[in-house]
Formats: sequence, C-alpha cells, structure tokens
Amino acid sequence: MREGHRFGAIHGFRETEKSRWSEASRAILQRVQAAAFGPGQTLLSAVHVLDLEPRGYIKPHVDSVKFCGATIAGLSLLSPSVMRLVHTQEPGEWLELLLEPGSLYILRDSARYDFSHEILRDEESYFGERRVPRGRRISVICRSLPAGMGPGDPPQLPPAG
Ligand SMILES: O=C(O)CCC(=O)C(=O)O
Ligand SMILES: [Fe+2]
Repeated sequence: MREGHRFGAIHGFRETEKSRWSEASRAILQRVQAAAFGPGQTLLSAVHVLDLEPRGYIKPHVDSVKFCGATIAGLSLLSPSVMRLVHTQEPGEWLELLLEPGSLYILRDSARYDFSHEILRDEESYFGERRVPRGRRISVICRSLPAGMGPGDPPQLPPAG
C-alpha cells in the first residue's frame, strides 16, 4: 500500500494505515501524541502500522518531506530491534537505539531530516556487543503533516511497487 515516503526501503513486511481504534488503543495513542508532538503540529489523520517479519528489515532512508513533517514517533511492539541513525552528510556520525518492546522513539527536526534511519536485519542486529535477536516486530507510527498541508488534504502517495 502507501509506501511512497520511503519507496523500496522495507523488506519482509505488511502494513496498513488505521484511523479507527478501540478506546483502550486511543488512550495509548493520545499518550504517544502528547509526548511527541507540539500544540502547533498537525498529525496525519491515519496512524501507520508496520508488521515486520523476523527476517524483515528496513534499509537506511529519510522519510520523504512530501509526505511527512518534522516529527516521526514510533511505538515498537513484540520483538526488540536496533534502529541506526546515520548523518546523511557525515557518515561517521551515527548512533544506535535499542528499541525494546513497548518503547517509543521520537525522530524530530535534525534527527528526522539530517539522519537516515534503518532497522537492522537479524544477522546484523547487535546493540554494541549485545546480540538482539529479531522476531516479528510491529510498529505503530505517528507522523506530523508537512507544513502547509491540512489534515483534510491527505498527500497523494504513489502506488506501492
Ligand atoms: O518501523 C519503524 O519504526 C519505522 C518505519 C519507517 O521507517 C517508515 O515506515 O518509514
Ligand atoms: Fe522511515
């Protein structure tokens, strides 16, 4: 489906966009949104749900500025995983995040625009010396809208390949 914002970067996955949630899930999403977004930010109306199989991974990419604003907030569920950020101009500048199940990462401003993000495949899934075996991972991702776009004008994404 809609993967125009990082075309071809994700392997071994299925995904959907979801606007309707149970009351219990809405309460969690509200906590995520309160933690990640400022009052001046408008969110994409649908939340992105990505289901990555144990052998699935995400290659380095920067989400397209056409489809996503300054903030990306992702809740990781089920398997732990390692997210690596690499500066797009200075590849020697990088860092890794250990995404435990139930953890929330927030990529904002420079982390969102100046660094690529990726989820390491099982064979490369180490956090420092620590091996982080990959199982199925589900992420629930909220994004702000690009500036100047209203929530009623969802961006037209190209069809998935
Ligand atoms: O699964 C994640 O946490 C990140 C997904 C991602 O980078 C994307 O959909 O652009
Ligand atoms: Fe991304």
